[in-house]
Amino acid sequence: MRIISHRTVVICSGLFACTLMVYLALMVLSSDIQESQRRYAHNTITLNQTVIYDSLQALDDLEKLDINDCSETSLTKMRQTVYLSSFIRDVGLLQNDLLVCTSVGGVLAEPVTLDKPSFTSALGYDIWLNQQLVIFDFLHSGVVIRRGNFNVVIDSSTFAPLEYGDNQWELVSNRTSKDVHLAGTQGIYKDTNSPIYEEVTDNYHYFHRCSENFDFCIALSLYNYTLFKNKTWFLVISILFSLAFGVLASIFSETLFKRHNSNSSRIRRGLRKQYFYYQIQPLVDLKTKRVIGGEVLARFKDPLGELYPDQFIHEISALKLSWPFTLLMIKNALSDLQASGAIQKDCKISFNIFPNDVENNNISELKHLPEVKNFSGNITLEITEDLKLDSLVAIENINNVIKQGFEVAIDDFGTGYSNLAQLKSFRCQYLKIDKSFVFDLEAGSIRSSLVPHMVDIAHKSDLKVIAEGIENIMQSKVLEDLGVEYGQGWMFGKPMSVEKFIEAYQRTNKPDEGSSPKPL
Ligand SMILES: Nc1nc2c(ncn2[C@@H]2O[C@H](COP(=O)(O)O[C@H]3[C@@H](O)[C@H](n4cnc5c(=O)[nH]c(N)nc54)O[C@@H]3COP(=O)(O)O)[C@@H](O)[C@H]2O)c(=O)[nH]1
Repeated sequence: MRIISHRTVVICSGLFACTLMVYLALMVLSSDIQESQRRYAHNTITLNQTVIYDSLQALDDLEKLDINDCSETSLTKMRQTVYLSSFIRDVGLLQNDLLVCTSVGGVLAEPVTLDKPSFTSALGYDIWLNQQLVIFDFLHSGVVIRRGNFNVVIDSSTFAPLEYGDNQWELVSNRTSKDVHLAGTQGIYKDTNSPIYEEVTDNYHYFHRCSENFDFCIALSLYNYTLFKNKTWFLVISILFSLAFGVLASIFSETLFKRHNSNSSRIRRGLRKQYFYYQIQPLVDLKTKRVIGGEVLARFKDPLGELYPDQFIHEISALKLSWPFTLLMIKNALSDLQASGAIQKDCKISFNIFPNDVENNNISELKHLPEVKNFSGNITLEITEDLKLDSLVAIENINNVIKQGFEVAIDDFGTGYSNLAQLKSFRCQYLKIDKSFVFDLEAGSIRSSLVPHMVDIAHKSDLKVIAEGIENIMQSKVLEDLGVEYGQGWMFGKPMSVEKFIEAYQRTNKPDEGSSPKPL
């Protein structure tokens, strides 16, 4: 499996977070535009409907007032209409399609013929847009609405957009099959046969809405590039914020990555996902050179690579995972060895036990394990040197497992708390001389001169001696001559797979080859 590099993950997560934030900022901006377009359109439709409704109401009322001429009474009534309306600026009376008088101008000197209306509504009124009208001597741009014998004049600005921001807009009448441009920028409105229509593309935001009661629509369109022009501050802040977020994401992913790749995380995962495995280092009878058993040693390999025992043993202890870890080693090794069918009654398989699991008596559980019950050989527990062997609880727990049939070896003897005087407290079977003493044998150091003394005391305490770290014949010979019973070391074999161990065990235990073992 290819492992993605640390740097790649950190850079990618930073870029991803930055892009995501820019995307979110654009989404926020886009939804803000859509929202404002909807609001603008709604306001326009509402206002225009109100104006037209008010105008039609005024025209209806005028019809009911029975005004047939341009008398002062009629003009007063027409003026009252102007006064009562919020939008109407002027009211005109028509006779035979000619405008004869208005509320502002009074009786016209010449009746005025009206042009063709801009459009005729289905609701029975005509409308003239953008008419240039003189009212009270002022020129106005007005919208004229006519129904029956009256027309009303409304300021064009009343219909003009309220507030459209950067949008381009168009007001159309959709009464006929062909839409009629009323105001704004011609060509904005898209005829979609839909009263409400929204479209967002890479280039623009478009929205139109048609009146439910009257026949006109307002269309709004905003080109996205105008945003970059007009909302530069927003975009700059968004980009700066996105960059900052990207950097934070990188730092966060780096922290996660480090945590994920830390030894403690790898160890926890390793226990769940079976990244731990074991190897067995042969234990040899120094006289006959037969393999009489082996020490089970843990190994670790996950997709990130290997960890060495020196890297994980202390960490396992610190994580308080020593017992599940030891159980895993014991169960796996014993079931594999038993499954091979090669293990004889006197085969000694040893396991390293954490001091903590001795002190809190986890070791008492071992006898209940099916793998232990079914195992046909001997199980030795190696109690590591950093256990305080003078602890009464530890001594009692060790003696209890010995009573249950396990053998116990004092490991790394000479390097830690353990000392010769304490040996008598135990009924253990083996003393394992630490490899550092064996390495020194050739040099004849003061340290190595302790070895005969250790062997002597061990034998006086009824313990058999195992020397570890034997790498050559000279060391093996010296130890054999000192009366050391068993040896372990690279000379006899490095830690190996269970298959190779079984093969070495069977080969050196064949009755005819036992006296001349081959190096492993
Ligand atoms: N509680 C547990 N401790 C464990 C377990 N598996 C290993 N360990 C302990 O980790 C320490 C390092 O172990 P490792 O790297 O496996 O080294 C062992 C041998 O490979 C090494 N050895 C054996 N012979 C030689 C030799 O000739 N030369 C040489 N340079 N090294 C040699 O010695 C280690 C065995 O030590 P010991 O256990 O003291 O017999 C080590 O302290 C292991 O105990 C585990 O499952 N549980």
